[in-house]
Amino acid sequence: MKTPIVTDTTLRDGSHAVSHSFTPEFVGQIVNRLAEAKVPVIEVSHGSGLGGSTIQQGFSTHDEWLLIEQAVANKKDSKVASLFVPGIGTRPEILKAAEYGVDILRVAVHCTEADVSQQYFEQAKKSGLGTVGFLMMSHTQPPEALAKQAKLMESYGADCVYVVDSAGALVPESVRERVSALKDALSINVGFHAHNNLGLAIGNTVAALEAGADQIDGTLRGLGAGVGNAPTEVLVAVLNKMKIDTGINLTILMDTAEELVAPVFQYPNVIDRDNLASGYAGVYNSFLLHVREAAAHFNINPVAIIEELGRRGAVAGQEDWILDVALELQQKELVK
Ligand SMILES: C[C@H](O)CC(=O)C(=O)O
Ligand SMILES: [Mn+2]
Repeated sequence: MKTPIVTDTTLRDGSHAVSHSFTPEFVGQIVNRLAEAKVPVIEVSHGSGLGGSTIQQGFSTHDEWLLIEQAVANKKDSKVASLFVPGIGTRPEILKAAEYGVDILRVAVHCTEADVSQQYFEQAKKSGLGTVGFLMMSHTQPPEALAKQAKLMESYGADCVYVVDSAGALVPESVRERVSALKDALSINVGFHAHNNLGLAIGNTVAALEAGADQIDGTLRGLGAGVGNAPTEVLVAVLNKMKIDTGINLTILMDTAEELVAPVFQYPNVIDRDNLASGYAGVYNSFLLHVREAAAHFNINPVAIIEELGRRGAVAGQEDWILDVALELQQKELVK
């Protein structure tokens, strides 16, 4: 099995888990350590991508451009990526990212909406950026439908397209099917991004590699939206055991996870009732903190909100549904 390109997204997916409170100093420290460990790509931006600091997505405590500045200043031989979600980010953010020294733009859309990404891939290419396409909530579409969407992104200029398990709802077989479908359809790289709601983030990532994935994601200590992602340090340890030499220094990853990342957790990333319910219902991990807030406010069981959001097929950008559902559930309770 070939050596995959590892992207650490602690400072982007992890941003959701710390309510977008990373400081420039912390970002500089983490990027410095990850670069020293020879992690090829390090993703830094608001959890919902460039320009994500909004009332709907959650305000950042620090201007993300100060975080990106620190990331670029400390990247050494690694590349810095930023996420971009059409409708949240706009073209000026892409120009600014290139000016700041960002190397790769990761354009994330719901997995049936690749067509809205065309102008952003074109702008990113014009700005000299590498490009990755993120097909979010990939569990909601069958492999052949995902492959069609990925082909569109390839035609727009994507250098790689990811199967993104945003809800942590996939199992190894369904990961293999999706990654294989993209590998058969594309002449560019294929990636996989896991969440751990069913305890399968590492297993699913190995399944993706067995199906030919070229790029994979992780976060230190698994710090990420909801229950979090495949821990980068565990991924590297498993790949070493599988005799796949990533060239990444495992000791630096373990120390950084233990000494710098563990202390910033706002809640333990255990597969508790809400996180399991979320993965089981196929609900977007970055909804979790908003669901918990609404559940507390309306005195509703968060699982009831999660299950209704799953029934309605809520996707990224529909965080406003959370309050609607909570209010409806409360009113139902009141009329009982
Ligand atoms: C914007 C999302 O947080 C992207 C992602 O990491 C996912 O869908 O998972
Ligand atoms: Mn994610």
